[in-house]
Amino acid sequence: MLELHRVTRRFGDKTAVDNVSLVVGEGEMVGIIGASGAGKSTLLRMINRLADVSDGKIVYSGRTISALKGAELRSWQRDCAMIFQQFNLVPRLDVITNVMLGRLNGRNPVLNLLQIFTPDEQLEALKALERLDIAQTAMQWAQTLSGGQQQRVAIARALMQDPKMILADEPIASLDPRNAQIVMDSLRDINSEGITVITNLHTLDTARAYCDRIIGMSAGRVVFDGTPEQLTTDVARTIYGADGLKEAFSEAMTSTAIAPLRLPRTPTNAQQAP
Ligand SMILES: Nc1ncnc2c1ncn2[C@@H]1O[C@H](COP(=O)(O)OP(=O)(O)OP(=O)(O)O)[C@@H](O)[C@H]1O
Repeated sequence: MLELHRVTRRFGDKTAVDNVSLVVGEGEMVGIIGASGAGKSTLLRMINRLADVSDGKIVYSGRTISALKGAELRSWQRDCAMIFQQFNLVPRLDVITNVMLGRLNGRNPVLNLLQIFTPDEQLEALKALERLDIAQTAMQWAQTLSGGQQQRVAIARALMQDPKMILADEPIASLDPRNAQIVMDSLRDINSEGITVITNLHTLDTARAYCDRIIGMSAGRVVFDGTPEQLTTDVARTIYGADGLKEAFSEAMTSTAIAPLRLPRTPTNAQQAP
């Protein structure tokens, strides 16, 4: 279980995340929505420890992860893999090596430098690519792939970390509707196997279609935490403001406008928000 206790992050005078308290259970699929600048990325980055908290604490399974250092911090960052809008692959490396780099954290640095991977690691990387349905691209340079394929490689790389949790920061913001759907279906699929997924999303329709629980942020604060059904237009207005609401809905037309392929719910991922 992930717990955020009165977490705040300030940048100078600016409070990006303001006194946020949350509990996320194992196996939940949570969407975080909000207008640009609401604090969504900063929140995810603090969970992964790419950013430090200014106040408050973050606890996972009884461990205060906001205070971890050194090897313990690296181990936590393996447990909670991060996926970004811009994929963050190495463009002139083949896909399978990009995926195996998911293992970097915790391997012998000399082997990493020489890019020497064991047959087991190669097999595991291929399996991860197969799971994302892109094994046929294994030997191509990452930069030759479409955006949607690159994001699937990034997800395969995250899986190589054998994570307990995947944090996705606007994973479909750069993708066309078809690829956005494929990437969201992949995240959903992974979640159905028990991995907690917390994803920032710009658009309401995607959050509604794919997440069991939606958290709405505005000006650094959590202003909504509930099910898709509870996310009424009035609530959306509180999250986005009257002007932003129009944008949130119209942007939806360019995100996952294609109907998602809903997977059957499993006991692990069918949890409701507390
Ligand atoms: N490194 C930083 N230095 C200064 N200010 C920052 C930094 N990172 C974020 N901020 C500020 O904190 C606020 C929240 O930013 P954040 O990126 O978390 O919002 P967001 O909801 O993810 O927005 P977007 O959807 O545009 O990515 C913004 O006002 C932003 O300018």
